[in-house]
Amino acid sequence: MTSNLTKEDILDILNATDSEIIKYMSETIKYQENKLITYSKNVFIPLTEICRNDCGYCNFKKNPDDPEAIILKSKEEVLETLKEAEQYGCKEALFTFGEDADEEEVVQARLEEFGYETMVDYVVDICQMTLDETTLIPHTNGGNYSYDDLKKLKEVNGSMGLMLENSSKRLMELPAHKKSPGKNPEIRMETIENAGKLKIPYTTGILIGIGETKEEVADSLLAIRDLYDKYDHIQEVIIQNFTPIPGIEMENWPEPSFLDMIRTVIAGTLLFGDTDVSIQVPPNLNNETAQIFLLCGADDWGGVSPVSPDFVNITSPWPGIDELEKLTVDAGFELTERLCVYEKYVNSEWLNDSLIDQISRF
Ligand SMILES: O=c1nc2n(C[C@H](O)[C@H](O)[C@H](O)CO)c3cc(O)ccc3cc-2c(=O)[nH]1
Ligand SMILES: C[C@H]1O[C@@H](n2cnc3c(N)ncnc32)[C@H](O)[C@@H]1O
Ligand code: MET
Ligand code: SF4
Repeated sequence: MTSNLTKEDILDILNATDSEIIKYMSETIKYQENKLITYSKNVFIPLTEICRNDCGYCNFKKNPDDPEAIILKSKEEVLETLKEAEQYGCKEALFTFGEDADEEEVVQARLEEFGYETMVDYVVDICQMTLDETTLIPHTNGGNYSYDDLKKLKEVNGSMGLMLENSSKRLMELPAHKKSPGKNPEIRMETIENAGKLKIPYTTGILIGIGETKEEVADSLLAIRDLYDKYDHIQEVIIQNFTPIPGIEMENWPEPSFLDMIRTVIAGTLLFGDTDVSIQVPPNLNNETAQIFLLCGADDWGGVSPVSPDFVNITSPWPGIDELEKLTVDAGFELTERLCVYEKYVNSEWLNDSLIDQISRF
């Protein structure tokens, strides 16, 4: 199956003005016929804030000599947070953290103290503990992994994810990615492709407003579509707007316009219109304006947490679930909870028996 939208069609949407925008927006309505908007009740656990990359937009990464930095959370600390989250009804344990943190000596030393050699072995055990000791389902988003590492992580995660960010190598010369070898799109696409080969239900997406052109947005969406066509593993595409945070290298970089977000969400919806891939827009980064994206085809709010902040976008608090429900209903839709792994993947083609067993307890 391939989309019947060409790059030119996508560019027309991304360049649309006045009534053309309304026309494209109304075309998305037919993909919202069930009127259901999903979200996942999760807890965000930043296992480490150390990262080998240094993205110009990132407020998450900390330096190893920063006394406030999370070097590596212990199992006990993680379990305590998971147990609290369980009390709040969270179903997803979101492990998001810096890439290849074990290249840094301080992390290596802490790993050794805990009895591990590599970060990936520690993450696998943390996920296994989550499955053994709680009802939550792990979703790991920790940067690039090799095929062999993904193979280990697959066994203990309901789903995994990695933002493509953008498929353009040119951004490796801009503040966004010039100090981030791990944001090389060839490497990112290889990770996403390997996840496909391994049949891992997967979340990816693009970051808007980091210096990319419209053509590069079109190419990125098409690159994700190609990966989906090959492996069928992409469950959702996140369209995330760059949000400046005081202190980051790109603090004075302009935010993407509201209309550019609207055009991109429409383009994503129409490109994936013939599939069951969800289009996710995070509500906390779009306070006041989030509802409009539902009218552009977005059908998922992503992970929302009653217990933890969005550690990546720390200045953007989550709406409460009540508030999220209100704004969803006000726009003419219905809010419904989902798991971190979409229903179509909950079978033995994609998940092992013990994951299926854990998931079926909900
Ligand atoms: O709170 C956040 N959750 C983020 N999530 C969590 C995400 O919304 C959910 O974990 C998935 O939708 C699965 O339920 C990501 C997950 C990925 O796999 C890849 C990227 C992200 C990005 C963020 C993010 O910036 N903030
Ligand atoms: C977890 C994901 O969060 C996104 N990310 C990182 N920093 C920011 C920011 N300032 N604004 C919006 N999104 C951001 C990246 O796309 C990363 O992959
Ligand atoms: C904290 S950012 C999300 C995870 C990883 N560092 C990445 O950028 O892909
Ligand atoms: S966005 Fe991810 S990869 Fe980039 S510096 Fe932050 S933690 Fe590292």
